[in-house]
Amino acid sequence: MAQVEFELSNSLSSSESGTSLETADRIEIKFKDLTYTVSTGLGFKQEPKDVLKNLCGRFPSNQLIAIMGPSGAGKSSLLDVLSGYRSNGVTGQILTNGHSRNINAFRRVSCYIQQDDRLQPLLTVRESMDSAADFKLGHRVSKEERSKIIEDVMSLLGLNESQNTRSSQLSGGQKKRLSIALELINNPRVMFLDEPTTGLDSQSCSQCIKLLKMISQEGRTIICTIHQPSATLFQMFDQVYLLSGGQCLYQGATDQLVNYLSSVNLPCPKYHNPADFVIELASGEYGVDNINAMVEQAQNGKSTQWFDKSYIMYPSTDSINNNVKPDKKTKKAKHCTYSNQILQDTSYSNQLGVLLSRGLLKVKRDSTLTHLRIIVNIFVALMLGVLFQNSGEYASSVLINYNLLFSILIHHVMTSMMLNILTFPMEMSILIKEHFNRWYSLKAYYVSVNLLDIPVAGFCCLLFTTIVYPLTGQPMELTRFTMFNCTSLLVVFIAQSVGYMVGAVFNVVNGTFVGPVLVVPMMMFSGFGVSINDIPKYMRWGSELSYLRYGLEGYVAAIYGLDRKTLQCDELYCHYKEPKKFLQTVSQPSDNFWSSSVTLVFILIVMKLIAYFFLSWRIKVMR
Ligand SMILES: Nc1ncnc2c1ncn2[C@@H]1O[C@H](COP(=O)(O)OP(=O)(O)OP(=O)(O)O)[C@@H](O)[C@H]1O
Repeated sequence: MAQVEFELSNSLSSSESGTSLETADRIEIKFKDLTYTVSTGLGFKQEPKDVLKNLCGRFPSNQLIAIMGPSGAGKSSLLDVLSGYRSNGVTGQILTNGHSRNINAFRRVSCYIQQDDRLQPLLTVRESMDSAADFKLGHRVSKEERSKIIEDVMSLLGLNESQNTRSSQLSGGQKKRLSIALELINNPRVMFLDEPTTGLDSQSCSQCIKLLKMISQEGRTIICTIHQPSATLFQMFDQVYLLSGGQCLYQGATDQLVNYLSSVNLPCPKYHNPADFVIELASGEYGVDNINAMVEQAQNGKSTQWFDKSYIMYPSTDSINNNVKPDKKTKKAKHCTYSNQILQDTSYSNQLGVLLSRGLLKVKRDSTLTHLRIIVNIFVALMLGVLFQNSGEYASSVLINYNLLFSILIHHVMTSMMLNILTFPMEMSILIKEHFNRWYSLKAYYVSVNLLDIPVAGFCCLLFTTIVYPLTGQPMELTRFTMFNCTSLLVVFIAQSVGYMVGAVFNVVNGTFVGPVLVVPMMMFSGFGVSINDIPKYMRWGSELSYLRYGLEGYVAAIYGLDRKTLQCDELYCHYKEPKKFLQTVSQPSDNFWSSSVTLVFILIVMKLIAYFFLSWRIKVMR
């Protein structure tokens, strides 16, 4: 293991992305009077609640630090605030190596691994590692070096044997190790982990903590929350930070905890796990007075009396904070770095390229987004083909054919929209994790998902049209077929964007309700049932906004426009023998295709922009 550890340090240090953790690279985190306030309650009855109350603390490098406390003590909140994941409602000071924390600079050297393992379920361990390395190291590191880093990280975390297993099939412990491995690739100096041992058996727990300890000894600052560790596990931590009700009850070395408890007249009973005892104390089982006494003794985290005496405060470093007077040149360079909002390690084109290749792999393996979508399109096309057989051929069935066109429109809208409403919220949690840990920008992600949708949506549309069009007796002309298919594609892309908008804002349950509800007004104003001319003037604005109207107009223009000849009449009288007559009935000129298509393209662009806006808003709000 020691050999692997040495190799890992070497390969990480030799890469441009990571630097060996020299004393100067190590990061100590300090916080003073940290308060985190949230709003609780509903509607107008919202009240502020202090989740963290004037907390102080000091997390040295080279240490494995446990934030402990009962449920609701504020452990995750403290981690969220220190990692920069949450910043709204936070007051107080956070310092890195003695200087005020620059959040962008800090995020470049830290990572946050949340409690739930947000892994790509369809990718294998090796594929996940490869894509993480591509995102983080890009082309700055040679192929050989990159695979050396991946190999070393995988052997350090014991993932070699499961490298061909899909993430969804890994055990809880393996998932946790993979989450850590993915972030270790670019050698972060500070790692935050929220409950890394939750859901693991005792052996996996101890493996996980041992591993974190080893990583911390390379010079990193590892801070994790932990619920109720066993005595053995507890001893592995270098330092403990005990919380109760948002206040600090103890901060110091793990082996000083028992002495500390004696100093506040709360001696730990013999043969009792100190970790269990302090949690009982922090839960208030021995009275609130004892909690207050401990807060006072620990000075709410200010006191360093119980720190390990061998602890060395490493000098602050210029690589994270600007603490030396730089010359003009470096000053300019520093200014650029700090004012630069780009957090990612690699270029936009690299991020987009990796997102696209990873996305293609997922599309190939995804049974819902791809396989089910293709099957549904074939099935519905066949059903409609049988139900509306030859309806497009005869003058007597023009109105039936009009119903068919509307049914096709609704099929395209509902399948495309609902698919995104159902699958996007699941993607959101992975997106938030990877985006926060600076794998890629939101813009690159959004562009990639939209680009990846084009081939699948295009294929499904073409397949659907190829089946339904001849079966229902539509005019067999290439121009009309192409116009019909293009209208379908535009409607599908618009519906997908609506799906992204709803999926970004609502969870699956609410989205499943809201999505179809949003389609109803579009249907009302589509001109189907009530023609556009019959809609009251003061309501016409609705039809201007309805993308279903333009979709339907596009279909009608493709089938009955372009001066289509007189239709066959198989009955005594056919009202719509002349296609123009039907176009008049549905209030549509015969050459309406282009204006409908241009409007659909315009609506598509607006919808894409709104969906992007909602997505970025949601990501900010969720943090
Ligand atoms: N955004 C929020 N809105 C309302 N209350 C919040 C919010 N965030 C945290 N809280 C409250 O703050 C308290 C601390 O929450 P936190 O998740 O930090 O606790 P914890 O110690 O991590 O608990 P657990 O061990 O159960 O995960 C809880 O009472 C929680 O309800």
